[in-house]
Amino acid sequence: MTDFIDYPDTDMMMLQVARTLSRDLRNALGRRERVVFAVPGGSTPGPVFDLLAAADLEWARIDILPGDERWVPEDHARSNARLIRERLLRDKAAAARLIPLWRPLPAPSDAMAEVNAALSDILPIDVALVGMGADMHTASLFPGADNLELALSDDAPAALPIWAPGADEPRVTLSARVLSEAYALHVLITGEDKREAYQKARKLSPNEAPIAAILGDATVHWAP
Ligand SMILES: O=C(O)[C@H](O)[C@@H](O)[C@H](O)[C@H](O)COP(=O)(O)O
Repeated sequence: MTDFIDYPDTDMMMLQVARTLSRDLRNALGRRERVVFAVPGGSTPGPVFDLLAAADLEWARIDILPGDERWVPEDHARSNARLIRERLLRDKAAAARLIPLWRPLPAPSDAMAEVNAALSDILPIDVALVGMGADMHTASLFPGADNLELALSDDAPAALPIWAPGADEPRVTLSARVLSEAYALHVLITGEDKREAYQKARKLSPNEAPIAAILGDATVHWAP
């Protein structure tokens, strides 16, 4: 069942989510030699990354995997890898390994064989943090995206190219299958519009509300 935790403010939420994630990562490190931690891009997770970077974990055994990537080079302002390197792979977490979804090739489809081969060496995900847009997308599973049907299917590849009118550039996203297989899955959202979007998504099909495909046993963390 999906759990919904309502926090009085974002500071408290960021602190509690960082604690929960470090607990989940520590448990995963007790179960597996290498651990996969999937993380979102976007503007919400920065404070959680800042807190987590200082956590006392065996980061050298953790692979950090973006849940999606915008098809831009790593030094681009919109690159999720850039955000992750700048905000998470610092301090103690600098010892972690980033598994990039971007390659210096013209289009996501040119890189998918290589990306999926790299993912098959590390999956499944142990701990996942994802965001959500007010349009009910998560990762880059956007409503109306060209590849959404495949991305939501049971036999979807781990990563696939995706393009949607709501996204600024072509992207690569992890499939709903791979995200929902995560041992622990947390959704981090703020603001009244996203609370309403989450409640609406619970009543819609994944095709209309892609986040619905991964809510299963997820914990949703919300603050105003
Ligand atoms: O790279 C991305 O765009 C994401 O991974 C995406 O799924 C994000 O989490 C949501 O769009 C929420 O974004 P905000 O936190 O900026 O609202």
